[in-house]
Amino acid sequence: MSEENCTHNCDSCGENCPSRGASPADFLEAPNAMSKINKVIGVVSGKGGVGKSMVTSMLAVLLNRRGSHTAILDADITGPSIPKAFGIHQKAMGSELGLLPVKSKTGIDVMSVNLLLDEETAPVVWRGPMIANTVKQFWTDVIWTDVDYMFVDMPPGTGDVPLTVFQSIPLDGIIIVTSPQELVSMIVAKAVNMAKMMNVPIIGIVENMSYVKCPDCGTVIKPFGESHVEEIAAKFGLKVLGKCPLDPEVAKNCDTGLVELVNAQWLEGAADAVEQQPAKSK
Ligand SMILES: Nc1ncnc2c1ncn2[C@@H]1O[C@H](COP(=O)(O)OP(=O)(O)OP(=O)(O)O)[C@@H](O)[C@H]1O
Repeated sequence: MSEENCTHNCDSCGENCPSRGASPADFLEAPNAMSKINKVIGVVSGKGGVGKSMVTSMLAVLLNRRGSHTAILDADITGPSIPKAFGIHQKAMGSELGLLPVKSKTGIDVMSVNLLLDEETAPVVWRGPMIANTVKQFWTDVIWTDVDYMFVDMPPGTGDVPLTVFQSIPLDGIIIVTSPQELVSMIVAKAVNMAKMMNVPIIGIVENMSYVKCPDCGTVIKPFGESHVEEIAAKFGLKVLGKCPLDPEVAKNCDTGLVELVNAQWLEGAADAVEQQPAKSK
């Protein structure tokens, strides 16, 4: 079966292809020989626009503030928002040894397709296998130096590209980002099933855009209604790691390249969980 049509589920497929009998670990790619990466955390969401890139950026920022060297591999090839959030506009440089990530203002290493394109606004109209290969190359060809925590901003959804990313990069754990208006139960179920298939531990769930706090009186408003994230997390035996407010300051800073200025104390619990997550031996 062609890689494009592969469901990655040999139980429901009769094809006798090389994938049969292989375990998820068999597809893992080795990082660049000069890379040194301690822990790799994937940040996933069931659909686009729920704040996956914001959560990815904030976790890298919070752990960087705690003194760790953090990095972001932007695997969201068709919607790369990480360079914009950090205000990075220069291009990535490389040598015959590999490609070098670009450093943010506070020293976070970033690699994204937008750091390679001539024109930041050029759309990436590539087919799935090419997108997945680009992500693989961000792992195999980039020299990631002494990284304590790498965050992978995963492509949204549970389709072929995120699956290939799951298979190629040895993730130590994933964080699922949801928002209250999503069909949370179904989306979380899909992410849980994908993580199980790939043998990747789920660190927990972050709910974004949970509430708005009135800047005058402090009243908490729930624009998307009551959250059900606790019930859903309990159903799947997962932890709720944090609830992020819908905050115009966050939007402004993310959209103007100043994500490193956001306070984000609402994600400190998620940052603790990342620190506590055991690293697989690499
Ligand atoms: N808690 C928040 N408060 C205010 N604005 C937010 C918040 N979270 C995210 N946003 C804004 O919502 C938009 C989408 O967020 P983000 O890019 O992080 O989502 P995403 O899930 O990564 O989307 P995609 O998958 O399409 O890249 C951005 O403009 C971001 O600044």
